[in-house]
Amino acid sequence: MSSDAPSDEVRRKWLKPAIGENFSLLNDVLASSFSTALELSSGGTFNILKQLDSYDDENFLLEHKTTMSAKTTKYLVKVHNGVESEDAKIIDYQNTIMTHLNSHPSINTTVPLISDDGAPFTSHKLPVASPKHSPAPLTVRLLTYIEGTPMAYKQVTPALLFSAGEYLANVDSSLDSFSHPASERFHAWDQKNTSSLREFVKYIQTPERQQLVGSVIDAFEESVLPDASSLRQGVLQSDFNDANIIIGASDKIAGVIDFGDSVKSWRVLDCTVAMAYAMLSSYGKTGHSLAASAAFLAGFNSKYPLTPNEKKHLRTLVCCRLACSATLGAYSYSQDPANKYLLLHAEPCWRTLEMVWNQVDSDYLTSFYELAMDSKTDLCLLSVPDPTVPDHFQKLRSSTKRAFSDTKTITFVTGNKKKLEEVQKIMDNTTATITNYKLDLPELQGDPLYVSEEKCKLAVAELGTAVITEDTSLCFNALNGMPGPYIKWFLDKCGHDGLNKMLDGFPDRTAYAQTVVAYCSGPGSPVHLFDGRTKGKIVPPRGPLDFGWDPVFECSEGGPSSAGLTYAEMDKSVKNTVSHRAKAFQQLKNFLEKESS
Ligand SMILES: O=P(O)(O)OP(=O)(O)OP(=O)(O)OC[C@H]1O[C@@H](n2cnc3c(O)ncnc32)[C@H](O)[C@@H]1O
Ligand SMILES: [Mg+2]
Repeated sequence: MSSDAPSDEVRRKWLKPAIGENFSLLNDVLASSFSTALELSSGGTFNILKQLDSYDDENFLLEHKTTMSAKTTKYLVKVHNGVESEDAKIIDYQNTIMTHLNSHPSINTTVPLISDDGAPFTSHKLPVASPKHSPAPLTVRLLTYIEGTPMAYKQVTPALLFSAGEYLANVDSSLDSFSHPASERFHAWDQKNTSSLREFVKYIQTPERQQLVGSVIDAFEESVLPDASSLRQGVLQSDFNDANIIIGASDKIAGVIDFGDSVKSWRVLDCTVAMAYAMLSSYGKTGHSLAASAAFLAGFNSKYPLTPNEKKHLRTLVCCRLACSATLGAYSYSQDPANKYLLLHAEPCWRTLEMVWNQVDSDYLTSFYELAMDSKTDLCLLSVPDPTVPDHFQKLRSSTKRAFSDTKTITFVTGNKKKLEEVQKIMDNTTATITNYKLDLPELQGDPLYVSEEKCKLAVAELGTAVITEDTSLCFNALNGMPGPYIKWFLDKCGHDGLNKMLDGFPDRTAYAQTVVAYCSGPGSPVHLFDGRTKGKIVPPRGPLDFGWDPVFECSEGGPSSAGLTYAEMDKSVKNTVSHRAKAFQQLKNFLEKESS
């Protein structure tokens, strides 16, 4: 690759679709290209419900109704990354693979609907992440939707991972009779190309982690590459992670989605990629990474037995995937440093890689995996905790366990001690027990309701338990609500005087404080929002300086013990009756009481 030609991984960032909330744009695309499939001329209607997660593409959930039936059908709208969109062969490849697999009686996957032009896709000029390259021609597909819940939102057990292993083995057996010219392509996420990770090592944040990835690449080159010719080849799904595995009724695997990374490579890699993701599943994250990967392997090997040389390299290949995810995550962060999500998401991957590579004896792991592949092995025998892992979430997990037995334990996630003190007082005498977990969540951007909801989703995904988060804004009326959710930065950078000066020249110094509380009862459950506001005005600081902007916010609500005083001047117990936070948490209390009655 010449140094001035950007790699596909770089271009994927530029050409990531950026439709976001602009559903009307997507409506136009669908109405103009899929009118027959959506039966629009005979009264069919459709509605885009929401955006779904995706790493490099954009996915949307669509609901469709016909005049003939009262039933609605769900579809997935996939707007492909510009890099894949440039290559019609790749799109054809994905369509063919899905159709091939769907004809297998025990495999279920999404299949494309035909556009008005008679093709299983359409192409439109649409916005992408890099303004310089926007709009770019992007491929849009309308796909059938598999009813169920992604495994990422389920309580994962070794038994579920075992059946996921069996499922992928079926997929791979079926793919053994599949070929397509476009499967022979270079992909940075294909672990056969682990050496190409070297160019991204410089983006890793610490020298220790740079060295760690370097040593995984060295081991790959020294031990795996010389055996390459003996490793069986085939077309892979390549990305069997818990977001792509759909769980249906009675915890059965309902299907597999997303063939965006599919390539022809070494067969064993489909299994080791999935083993790496099993380590990061909700079961793996409870200090059972090795057991999680072993349960998956046991299921896979029971239906698709691995050869001795494939078995020999399991540990290195699993670590190659972890190293690849962590390193390309670090690269993504370097391209988008405001997105602290990327760092937070990569952290469990780094910790797992550090544990498996540095702390677990390789002979121990090899025999552990041998044991798993012994068909007589009981899964309980494999459910051993990871050795010697400092488990940062251990404290919380004991309370999580309580949460499962006592549904009324909720974890308030915040990095702010003062907030916590207030919330503990306000939530005293509640039907629920509130515990705290200190997690510095990223400071997201957007309107307060959005910020709070996203914080909550992030915390639930990380902790897997019932969670409350909140986000607090200070909104100046003269500035149409700014700084709002950005108050933390304004306060940090400008201080109390700066906040006052921002309003100089405006006759109106009124403001309101707003807390949006987000509550979610656990993975897969909806997030409920509660909005509390208190009116006041911005004044030169008065009272103790120990909590945020309290000294510059003069409350104008309540009786003489609050109106006319800054939050800092008030008695804490008074603030906790009139404050924005008190109002939002009171709504939550009412909600929880109703729920429990
Ligand atoms: O971990 P989280 O809960 O996000 O805690 P945080 O301190 O980052 O809090 P926010 O993101 O909600 O940012 C709000 C900013 O406003 C400050 N703040 C929040 N509630 C306040 C209150 O009741 N009175 C004064 N300042 C407050 C807080 O210290 C931050 O600087
Ligand atoms: Mg915050």
